[in-house]
Amino acid sequence: NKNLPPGPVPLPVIGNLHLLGNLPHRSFHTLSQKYGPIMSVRLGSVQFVIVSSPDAAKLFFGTHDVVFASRPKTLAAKYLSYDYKGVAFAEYGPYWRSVRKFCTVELLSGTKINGFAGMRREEIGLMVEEMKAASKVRKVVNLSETVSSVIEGMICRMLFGKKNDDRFVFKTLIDKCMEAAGSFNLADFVPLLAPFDLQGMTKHYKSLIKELDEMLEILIDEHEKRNQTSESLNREQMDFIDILLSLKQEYSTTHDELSYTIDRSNMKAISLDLVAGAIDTSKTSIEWVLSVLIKHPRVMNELKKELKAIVGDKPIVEETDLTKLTYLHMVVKESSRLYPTAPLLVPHQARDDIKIKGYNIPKNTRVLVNYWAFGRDPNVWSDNWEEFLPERFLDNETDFRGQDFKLLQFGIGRRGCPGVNLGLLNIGLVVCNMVRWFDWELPNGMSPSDLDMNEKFGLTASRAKPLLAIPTFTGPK
Ligand code: HEM
Repeated sequence: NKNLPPGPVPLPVIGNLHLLGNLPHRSFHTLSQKYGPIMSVRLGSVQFVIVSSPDAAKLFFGTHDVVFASRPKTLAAKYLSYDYKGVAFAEYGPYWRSVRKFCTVELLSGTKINGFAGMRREEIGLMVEEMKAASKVRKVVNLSETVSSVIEGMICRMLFGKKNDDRFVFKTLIDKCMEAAGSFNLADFVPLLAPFDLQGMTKHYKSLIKELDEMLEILIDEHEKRNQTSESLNREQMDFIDILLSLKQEYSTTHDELSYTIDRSNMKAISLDLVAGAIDTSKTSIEWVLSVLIKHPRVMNELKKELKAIVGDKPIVEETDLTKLTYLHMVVKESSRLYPTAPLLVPHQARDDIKIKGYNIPKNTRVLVNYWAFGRDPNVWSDNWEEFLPERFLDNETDFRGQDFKLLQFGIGRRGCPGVNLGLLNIGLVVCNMVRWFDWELPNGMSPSDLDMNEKFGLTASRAKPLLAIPTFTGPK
């Protein structure tokens, strides 16, 4: 392993595990300022490379994307994805390719997403009514919780054909899964210790998946029973679970490989990945955008002005309005720069030995992209990087799908997020409808500048403390 990228000297057995701290993305950022944007870190017996700048990311995921397109087999991924049978943690290869294609075609294509516009309008309407009611009695709203429920309702309706009820509430469990999947489990890095489960993580994964499995079983059972008793559904009437089930019953030429291999555990793994991939990421992104708006009244006013000019007096901001809202897009980008939803994205793994910038990156090296560090690099964003300034994106080509690798909110390359369009739609819809007809005030007379902006660590980094605020309805009575 000569000529690895530079990095801190590893200790025997634990390597650099002692340097991680509670917020590893922050620790890696500090270390990368000493060792550079391509840094070697050893956790137990496992070799990591931490990529901390857009230029470095371009080398890994632009030039050599196919080499880094696999995922490491961690214990969290094993238990929480039914032995890597979902999309997000599946090894790069034919199975992953066919599942990803299936999700894209059957759930995440433009046509599929548009087909659910009416449902989203209904859910957003309910959210607005709830906020109006809170405004009447000056109730303190837990915005983190509210946003999570709205997103959960919309995703469940897309996947399962109905809203969650008392028998299946995903959001709290998914939140815990994201925390568990992001955490650094000693058993992954010091295999000798794995049987002792010193941190109790394996026990934790098993208990989470048990609860989730019970809910998924109920949902699949219900679909099977309905399909047995009622007339066969046409394609337009099918929800995502119906389509998964139909793969077993009739051979599909569009998804031929899956038709042969899919069983019940694959169905549960794929559905769970989509629920998890959608709920916590969308909720966390929206929570941060609302936080920055409340913390920066100037920016909030600019967005309100834009909404007034473009949306006018309509009671609800519509999906068709979103593309015209240029300031909104700048706010979402700026929020992602300073408060990334997934600070280390999802881990990648090298499928082969490769040389990058003269350094050896051995096969099976795990690669973490420290997107959190990107937004704090003065060479990329100039010396005012600490300032929350959406206007920095004026006349600027940089966007989430851009080739400059500066905004990696949705990841990159072959393993980049397949739900980017739905994610951005969710963010725009919820944020705009929370802002168009509501003013927001922090509880107990707290001034906006005092709003705590600390994050907690997980695969997604949500607010450490929930966002609480009081709405005042300002719309037509
Ligand atoms: C604002 C919302 C969202 C954010 C911020 C987000 C972010 C991400 C990120 C950072 C990755 C990892 C990319 C990488 O490894 O380079 C990812 C992957 C993924 N996302 Fe999203 N996502 C969002 C919404 C969604 C939605 C709505 C869905 C589906 C319903 C989804 C499904 C997935 C899946 C299945 C993967 C794994 C892809 C693979 O490994 O091939 N995401 N997302």
